[in-house]
Amino acid sequence: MLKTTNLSYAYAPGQGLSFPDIHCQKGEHCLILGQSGSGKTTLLHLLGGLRAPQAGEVMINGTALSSLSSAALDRFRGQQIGIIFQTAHFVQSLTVSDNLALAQHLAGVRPDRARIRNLLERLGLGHKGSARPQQLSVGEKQRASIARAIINQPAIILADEPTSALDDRNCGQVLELLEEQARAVDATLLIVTHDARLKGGIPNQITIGQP
Ligand SMILES: Nc1ncnc2c1ncn2[C@@H]1O[C@H](COP(=O)(O)OP(=O)(O)OP(=O)(O)O)[C@@H](O)[C@H]1O
Repeated sequence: MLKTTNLSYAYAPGQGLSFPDIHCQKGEHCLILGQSGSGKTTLLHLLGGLRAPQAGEVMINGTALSSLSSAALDRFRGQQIGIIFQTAHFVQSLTVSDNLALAQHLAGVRPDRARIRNLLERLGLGHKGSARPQQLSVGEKQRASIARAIINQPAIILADEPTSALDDRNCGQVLELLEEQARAVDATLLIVTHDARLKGGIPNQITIGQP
């Protein structure tokens, strides 16, 4: 389902990052652990096709990301991959609901207002559909990010440090929410983090950045 081989990336000559191979089955939940600076965000960007690796390959659902043109990759990402970034990026001039409709539109899917309403309700944001992103609390923004990541029922959900800024109670809740939402759409869930609190929650773990 998600498979990488010999992935490496370099921001500058001589400063290459190499990653262990990852193999995550359909519906499986995996944790990628690594210290600050070990390359977690870089790896997540490679998995999501936001950066092209210097070497190696990312295969998602049998498709090699390197085989796609830039336009096809954008479409593929919109339909198959939901990404929860470390910091949420919403279009601030649009409502929460319209941000989700935009995610559907960009994936080539006709905006489905009933699905958007339903999803926001499931995530406890039913009353926030008409709010602007900047009117949401940190926790609400995070749930809105999760909603946007799963609106197109992606095959794979990638989350970058979703809990590192949260206290223990909210950390547990967000992990539960991510796992529940991934199960609801039978998606593979991959979380990159340095948050040791998640170690007990997801048994499937890969550590990066170790010599
Ligand atoms: N845009 C960039 N240009 C140059 N170097 C970068 C860039 N982004 C990251 N790096 C370097 O690449 C390495 C990996 O960075 P990355 O952000 O992937 O690590 P991380 O494990 O996600 O870190 P953190 O947990 O602190 O967010 C670091 O040494 C970082 O300084």
